[in-house]
Amino acid sequence: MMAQYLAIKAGYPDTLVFYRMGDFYELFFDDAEKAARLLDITLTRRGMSAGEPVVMAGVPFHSVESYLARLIRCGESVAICEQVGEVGASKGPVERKVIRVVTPGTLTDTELLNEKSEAVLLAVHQGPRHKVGLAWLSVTQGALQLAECDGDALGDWIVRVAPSELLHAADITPVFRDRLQLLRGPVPLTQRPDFQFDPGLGQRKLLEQLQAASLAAWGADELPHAHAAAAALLAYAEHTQGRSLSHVRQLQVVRDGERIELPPATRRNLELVQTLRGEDSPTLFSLLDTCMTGMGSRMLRSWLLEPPRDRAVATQRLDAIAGLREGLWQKLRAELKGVSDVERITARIALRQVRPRELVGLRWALDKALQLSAHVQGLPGLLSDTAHDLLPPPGCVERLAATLREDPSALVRDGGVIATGHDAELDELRAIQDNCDGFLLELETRERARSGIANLRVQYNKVHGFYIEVTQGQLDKVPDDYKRRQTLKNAERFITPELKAFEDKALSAQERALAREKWLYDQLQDALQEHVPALGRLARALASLDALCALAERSLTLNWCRPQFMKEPGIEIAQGRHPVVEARLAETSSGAFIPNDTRLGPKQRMQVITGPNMGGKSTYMRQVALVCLLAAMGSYVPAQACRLGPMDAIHTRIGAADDLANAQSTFMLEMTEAAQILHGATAQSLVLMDEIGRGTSTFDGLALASGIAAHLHDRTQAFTLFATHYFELTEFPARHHCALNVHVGATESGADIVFLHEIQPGPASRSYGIQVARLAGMPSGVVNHARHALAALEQHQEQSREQVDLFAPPPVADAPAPSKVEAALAALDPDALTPRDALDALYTLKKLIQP
Ligand SMILES: Nc1ncnc2c1ncn2[C@@H]1O[C@H](COP(=O)(O)OP(=O)(O)OP(=O)(O)O)[C@@H](O)[C@H]1O
Repeated sequence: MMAQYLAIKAGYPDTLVFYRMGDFYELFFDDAEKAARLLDITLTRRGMSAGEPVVMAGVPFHSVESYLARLIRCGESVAICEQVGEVGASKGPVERKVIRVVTPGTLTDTELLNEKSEAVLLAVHQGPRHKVGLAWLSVTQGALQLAECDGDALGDWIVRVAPSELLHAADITPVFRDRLQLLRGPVPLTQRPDFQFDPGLGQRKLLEQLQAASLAAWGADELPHAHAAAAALLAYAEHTQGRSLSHVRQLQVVRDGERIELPPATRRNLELVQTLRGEDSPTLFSLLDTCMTGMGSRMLRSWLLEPPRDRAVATQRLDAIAGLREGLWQKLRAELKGVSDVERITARIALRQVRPRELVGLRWALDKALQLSAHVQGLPGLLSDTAHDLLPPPGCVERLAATLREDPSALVRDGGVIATGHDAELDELRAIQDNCDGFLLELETRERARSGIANLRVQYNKVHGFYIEVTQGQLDKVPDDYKRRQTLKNAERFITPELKAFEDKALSAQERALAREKWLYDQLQDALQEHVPALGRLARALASLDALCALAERSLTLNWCRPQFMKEPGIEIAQGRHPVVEARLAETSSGAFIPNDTRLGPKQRMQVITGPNMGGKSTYMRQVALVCLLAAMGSYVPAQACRLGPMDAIHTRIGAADDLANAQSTFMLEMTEAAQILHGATAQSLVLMDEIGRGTSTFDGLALASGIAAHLHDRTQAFTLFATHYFELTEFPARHHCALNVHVGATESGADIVFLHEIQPGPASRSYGIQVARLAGMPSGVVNHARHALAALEQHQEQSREQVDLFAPPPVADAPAPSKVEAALAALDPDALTPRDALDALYTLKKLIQP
């Protein structure tokens, strides 16, 4: 047996092997030690192998899911090795095989998956010339996505895709490896053989997967690096599932420029799906997600995180929401309640892992889908497309209903899954078992009469089978044809030829019935395969209907309005609110949220926002970004009215904690993020800059903040909300005509400060820092000290005030023209040079630097 185990383990060196032995999965040697550490299970030592004691640890098979879940959470992968041969069919141990590998990125078990998010597997391929190919997939969703990017952008892509597991080739360069290590965060990296990252193979596999002759229809024909990644991705996904992925029939190429960019800092700062503390709530998503199904929640989440730039999709969703708001949403949500996760069940049908109760759930979901389809029939736009996709594939419900019991056992191997009346042979085998009790009673009566033993009993147990039990005092009456089976303290157990014959028949009937049920269940799974594509469409239709109904419900409950889109650039929001802060205020009864207007356009691109700490600057800036984002995903927005022009990105630079893990100080991180914004933002971007420069000395900070404001205003020309505590910056709009000062209002009441949370025109008159410190409970000695120090500082500043022009452009010498050598180098294209040309070019360059 150990030899068999070692042979299997050799095929899975980096994976924990769960080796089935009876009612346990056993782990051996290093695997056992690791599992004992991670799962807190007992290590034992038994026997010897190669002169060493065999270290082992085991988990009971009936609770394997919970152990798997814990290991997957630790980033481990597990190969499940089952007995596949007949017991006693050959000499030596029963044949065993790894039937599937459970890894963090390829999970399909409902119990192991998060209901509201996908497990995504991402493969990255390091191509030549700094190019990277990406391919990713959620096995349960069945949609493949491809992209290509520059090496520098890889980090952003990884954050965007948010993989649960990342595949890479063994031969990546050390620099690329280091970069992945840095970027991956908590994502497990899995190394795959180099030959699997092959563009030709990838293209063939994709064509096979999509059953198409060309990838042109998806715009995916000229992405060799992504094809290479796809080759490895599909090979790995198939390897883990132990079969091909027949349900993966969708492909999407994701290109820069199609979606509104939401860089990692923006997702974090706006608390879209996670709070700054890493919790799931309260976030924009937790506020939005009132979906009735996990499928709906997952779709809503992807709408939120991947808003398209093209407003057509958002407009379609808004039209649908407007239609649903008329009253239908309530009826539809009542139907959607309790509908099973058809998307995940469909994937499990395709992978032949589906369980009987999931199929019963599918049957009820299909019934519901039919009713939902009737409800949305004839409605305009998106909803009528949904109506068509919601029609269950013909014959599917009938087949499920006819084949399965309404309340089947959890596992096929336990029997009791196939409905009575579906298969005559099964019914017959079951009848033998059912008649068993009757026969035994009848036999008992007969044998009592024959032997004259009044307390004779005919019984059954699992170990000894059927027997006739006679107590000690009656043994002399036992007929001759009774054969002793077992002796107990007070009784003897016997068998007769008649009972033996019955036993053979009954036991074999039970076994045969189980085998027949398994076969019939396999037949059902076969029959369902042809419905997989239609079921996939139906699942998406259910999910999108659920997501639209949730948005309709939110818009009514939270009193949101429909945004309008305009061609001209601009952001016009009347009485906008921050949805999450507003909800929190309502929850804690801490007063009403004060709405604010925002008006940005070609002539007024920047607001310089000043005002006291706690005044509401960050809330105001974030609310503008959230309103823009909600509109872009096709949701109503928290405002009275809203008109938005085109938008390509939302960039945010908002105070962050030190990123110690990446060895960056607060200030370094602040500058890195700001630099990324200055490079990436365009005139169609929304930029939020919150207190830039505060991480260093006042003069450095002020000087940098003024430089950044000038760059955003003059060069980038992005729509910018620039909150600052540097009063000097309130002079900025005087010289920059597309900028204007606004401030959050506050008044003093005695020694206290009252925040109005209202955006008012003009700069703030003072900062109230000391009052806020007092409110925060600072000891009065410190507050007094600070008041005196402030008065002295202000007096000193008055006396030495000297006009410094913060916003004067720097001397021109800043960016020198390229030298001759630089110009000649820039003109070279190394890929187009023959070795001879390269040598000539080298001589020419050398000449250029000679005096
Ligand atoms: N418009 C509003 N209506 C009601 N309450 C608000 C509003 N804006 C902000 N608040 C409340 O004020 C608190 C502080 O707001 P915020 O963090 O935006 O202030 P800030 O001006 O950015 O402060 P700091 O300069 O210290 O970062 C919020 O947590 C919220 O409870």
